[in-house]
Amino acid sequence: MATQTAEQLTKKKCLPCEGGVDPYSPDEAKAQLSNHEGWYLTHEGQRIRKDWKVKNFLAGMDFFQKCAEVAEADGHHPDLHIEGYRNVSVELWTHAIGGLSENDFILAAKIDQLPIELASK
Ligand SMILES: C[C@H](O)[C@H](O)[C@H]1CNC2=NC(N)=NC(=O)C2=N1
Repeated sequence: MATQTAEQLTKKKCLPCEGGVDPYSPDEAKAQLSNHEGWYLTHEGQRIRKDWKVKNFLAGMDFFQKCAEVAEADGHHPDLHIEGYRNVSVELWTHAIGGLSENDFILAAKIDQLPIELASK
C-alpha cells in the first residue's frame, strides 16, 4: 500500500465504513504515519493518537468543537480526551473494522489543519 501525503488526504472525504475492508497492518500504519507529524500508534497498532497541551481549558473545548465539526462533515468520529484540564488528545480508529482505515488518516490530516491555541510552556 503506497503512503499518501497529508495534502492528498485533506482533499478526500471519509467513506462510510461498515466493515469488509482489511485494517492497515502495523507496518502499513507506521509507513503512513511518517506523513502525520506527532501522531503515534496505540492499542498494538490498531489506533492512532496525538497529544497537545493547550493554553487553557476553553482552548481545549474550542479545539474539540472544531474536531467535532470536521468529524460530522465527514461522518467519521474521533475519541476526544482531556486530562489535567489542558492536555488534550485525539484518538482515531475505525470501529467497524477494529483497526485503522484510510478514514482515520484523512481525519488526522484534517484535524492537523485546525487552529489550536497551544500552551506557551
Ligand atoms: C455509516 C457510518 O459511516 C458509520 O456509522 C461510522 C460513523 N462514525 C464512525 N467513526 C469511527 N471512528 N469509526 C466508525 O466505524 C464509524 N462509523
